[in-house]
Amino acid sequence: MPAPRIKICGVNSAQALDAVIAARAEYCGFVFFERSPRHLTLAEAQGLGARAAGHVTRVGLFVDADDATIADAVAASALDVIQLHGEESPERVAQVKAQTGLPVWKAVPIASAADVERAARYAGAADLVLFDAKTPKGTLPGGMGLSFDWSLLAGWKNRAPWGLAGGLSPANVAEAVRLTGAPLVDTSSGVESAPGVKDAEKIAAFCAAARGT
Ligand SMILES: O=C(O)c1ccccc1NCC(=O)[C@H](O)[C@H](O)COP(=O)(O)O
Repeated sequence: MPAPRIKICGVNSAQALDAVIAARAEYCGFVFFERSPRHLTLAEAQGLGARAAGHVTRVGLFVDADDATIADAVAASALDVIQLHGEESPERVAQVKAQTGLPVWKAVPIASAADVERAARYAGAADLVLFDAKTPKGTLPGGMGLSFDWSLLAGWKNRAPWGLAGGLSPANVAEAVRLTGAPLVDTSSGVESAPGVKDAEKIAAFCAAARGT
């Protein structure tokens, strides 16, 4: 089984970004959602976007954002990929893709086999479907360190390019990859020492464990 691609989400400091680059993760996630402890201002995003250039692919994360919010973030941080993590429809995904000219990933919250079935409506519209744990109402829609029953993904049968998120950490990512065959793994709180504080050692350990090295 080839090693999965790795995304470290919620990168919000130069130190965290340097750790992501040193660990050779393929993607870094920049969060543009004010309620998140990992939220970036446009000025912060500009600095981190420039620092990441040529080293790691920049993924901008949005939750039911309007066109102007997305356009401003793309311009500030030279994003390479858009990740939509709210209740965006397949039509909205296609619209964002057309407007930005960038690949769009759609995060889909999973708690049941029916949720996996519902994700199929994004095949064709999204460039990648990111399966993440469903979070409790009133909390953040991601970055909560919650996982779901990975065996539910047996029903997906590679209907579109996909990735696995939700509660992944250095301790469980190897098992997650072994059980699901995920071609991409994504983590945020699993490589932090506190909410919004990335830990360089955990980032290195996560990448090594995901690759089985
Ligand atoms: O990270 C956040 O703060 C966040 C806030 C709102 C929506 C999504 C968010 N993160 C999205 C990600 O891609 C996370 O990596 C993913 O949800 C997994 O998070 P975790 O369970 O903490 O590893």
